[in-house]
Amino acid sequence: MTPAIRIDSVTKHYGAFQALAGVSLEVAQGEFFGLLGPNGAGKTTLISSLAGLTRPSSGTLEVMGHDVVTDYRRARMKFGVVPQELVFDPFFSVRELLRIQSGYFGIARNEEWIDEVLDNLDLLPKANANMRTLSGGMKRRVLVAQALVHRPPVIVLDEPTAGVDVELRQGLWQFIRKLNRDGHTIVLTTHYLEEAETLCGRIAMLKAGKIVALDSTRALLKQFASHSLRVRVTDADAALAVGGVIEDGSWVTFGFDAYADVEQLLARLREAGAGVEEIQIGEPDLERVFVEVMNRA
Ligand SMILES: Nc1ncnc2c1ncn2[C@@H]1O[C@H](COP(=O)(O)OP(=O)(O)OP(=O)(O)O)[C@@H](O)[C@H]1O
Repeated sequence: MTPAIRIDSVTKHYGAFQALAGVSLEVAQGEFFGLLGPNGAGKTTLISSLAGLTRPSSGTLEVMGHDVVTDYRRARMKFGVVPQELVFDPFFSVRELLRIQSGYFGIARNEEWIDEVLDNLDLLPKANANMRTLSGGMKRRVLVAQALVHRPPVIVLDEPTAGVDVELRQGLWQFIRKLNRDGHTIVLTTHYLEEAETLCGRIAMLKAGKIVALDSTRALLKQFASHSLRVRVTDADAALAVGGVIEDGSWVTFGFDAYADVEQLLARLREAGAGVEEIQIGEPDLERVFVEVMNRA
């Protein structure tokens, strides 16, 4: 099957600065894919290149088999992008804006779909409101609606939940998940790693324009992070001799890989004279994986 997205050896230079240093990546149709990285890693540059808004210095990008440079129109039809920045013409109403966007894609009668999108994004009450009267979070919802107007099979969201309240964030994810279940390919960038962890099946981590990790979310969690054992002890200094890290006074943390190691750790604490008063076991999370990957790369 044609990949939803194919990125091959893409570089991007801004003068002497290299924003993308040879990125190759494929996203299969139907995936929920996460693109993570610290500020300035090159995520937005990569997304802009996919949307045909930025020309790569070298390499090729395809959306559903269409080259985004040489076959721009068809690639763009297959692609919906929710940009990070809120830029609107303030004089149009929400519905007008979506009609104009539909026209841009050559879709004449789109009211039914526009209503469905507005409804799912809780925007129906604001359909006739002028863009300039909307709050920041509502404007962001309109950006999502705009990206979906031509029912693109591939949807890329660049930090869609920045500045969005909890209720909408949950509603938005519900809707995006539904689109993914219906067969749409989703690519998401976010700095909320908890969101990425629960939503994305596969994740690429970008640092300084290079992919430094690429795997299923499950494999990343397993590969890079161990579990942690936190114990409250009677004598923290004695526990330190066993190799823990003191957090605040009486809590000491140890890393471990297999649950069988916990028994041994507790036995060594007892031998060292550190009485155990309370135990907590922490599971690996994407935030720790992210920090580890970034430090290693
Ligand atoms: N038009 C431009 N001219 C010069 N440098 C640019 C331009 N656009 C981006 N850059 C630089 O390229 C690098 C990558 O930027 P990009 O916006 O792709 O990062 P990002 O991963 O999306 O970051 P963030 O998480 O902050 O959104 C940054 O160092 C940025 O300053």
